[in-house]
Amino acid sequence: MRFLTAGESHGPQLTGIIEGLPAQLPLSAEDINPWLRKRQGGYGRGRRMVIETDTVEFMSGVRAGRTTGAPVTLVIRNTDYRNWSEIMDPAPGNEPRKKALTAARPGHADLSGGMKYGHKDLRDVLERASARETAMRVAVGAVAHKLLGAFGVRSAAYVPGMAGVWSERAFDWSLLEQIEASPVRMTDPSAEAEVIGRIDAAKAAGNTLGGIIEARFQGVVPGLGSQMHWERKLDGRIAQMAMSIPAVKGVEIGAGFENAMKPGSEVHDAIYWEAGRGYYRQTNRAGGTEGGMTTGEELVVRAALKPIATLMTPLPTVDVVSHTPADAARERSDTTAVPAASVILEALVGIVLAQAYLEKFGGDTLEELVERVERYKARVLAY
Ligand SMILES: Cc1cc2nc3c(=O)[nH]c(=O)nc-3n(C[C@H](O)[C@H](O)[C@H](O)COP(=O)(O)O)c2cc1C
Ligand SMILES: C=C(O[C@@H]1CC(C(=O)O)=C[C@@H](OP(=O)(O)O)[C@H]1O)C(=O)O
Repeated sequence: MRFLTAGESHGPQLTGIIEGLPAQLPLSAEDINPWLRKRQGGYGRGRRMVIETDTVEFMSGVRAGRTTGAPVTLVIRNTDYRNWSEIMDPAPGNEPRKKALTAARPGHADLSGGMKYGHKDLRDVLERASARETAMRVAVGAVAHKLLGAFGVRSAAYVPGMAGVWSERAFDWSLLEQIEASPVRMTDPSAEAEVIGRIDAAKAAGNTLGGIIEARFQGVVPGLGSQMHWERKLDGRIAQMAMSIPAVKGVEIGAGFENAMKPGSEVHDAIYWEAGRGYYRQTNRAGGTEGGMTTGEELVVRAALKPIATLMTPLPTVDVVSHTPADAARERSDTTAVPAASVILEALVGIVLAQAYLEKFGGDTLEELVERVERYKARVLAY
């Protein structure tokens, strides 16, 4: 299964094409739209999220509520486009365009992208660097999760800490409803209140905030990915996908960074076996992968998000047209997007897992795939 996305943040639409899905997968907009709603949420988002109500349309590959095996084309329209159609017009002329951006923002893609692609209106850079693109990737992720659901995988995303505040309450699957109800997707109401106060204060000060996000997957079969070659290692593929989320600057699987400072006896997860249960661990510090393969234990992926780059109290920069010192550009912006990013992480790691399932088990129809997965599960149990 491969996919491509296209579309500018303020263009008419985002487009995604997924190729390699099995036929007969039940699929409707209602499998995708709740993911899009969750991605738009979270305390600290800017006014753009009030303008958009992201919903998906199928343009190919789905008929009568199920996939046909053909490439699936997804579209999300940008409501905000009606305010940007002149600025984004592909026809020549009408230059210099309104809202041209020349004061490169430290921390955003503006300067590097401008130098690389030769743009002096840095809007030509930011339109695609923008995390708006993640709306379509989350839609693709929602399709991947539909497939994972058929294999018995379930997932969650939450925020263990942000804005300098750690949650005191560890994640538990019984807290899912509470996480969904939390405006910052945290498990701990007192941490949540503190974080909300800090977001308000940061916004008032023209500042921005980052944090840590985590996605978890239960019911993943052991042996996805491979130790045999670097590019097939699933931990590496997950890290690449996680790091590709805008503003993510660190990724770990399990207690990756903490484990590095401890002796092996306190890190590695002892192996046990029981008839009817097969192999299992009592700890999961590895976070669900060993040797570039899933272990069958819960997959735990964490990522670190830097604070949003656009500051309403801007940092010094240089204007790329005049080469004179300037205040960095102030664009309408989020104060923080950490809760949304946790949803993005969950969706996107789902894509990597769905790809790994499809590689290992193949099959042109969902039924064929599920049969193969079930047969493998039985074989693993007897191993
Ligand atoms: C959901 C989400 C929303 C974001 N919103 C903004 C924003 O409003 N303003 C901004 O400057 N950066 C925002 N970012 C971060 C930038 O897109 C990102 O920092 C930029 O593209 C540079 O890429 P890098 O940080 O990965 O190096 C957001 C990121 C995510 C995941
Ligand atoms: C549009 C989204 O996020 C955007 C990501 C973003 C950035 O620079 O990454 C900047 C902002 O764009 P705008 O200026 O249009 O408000 C965010 O709103 C979205 O998540 O759907």
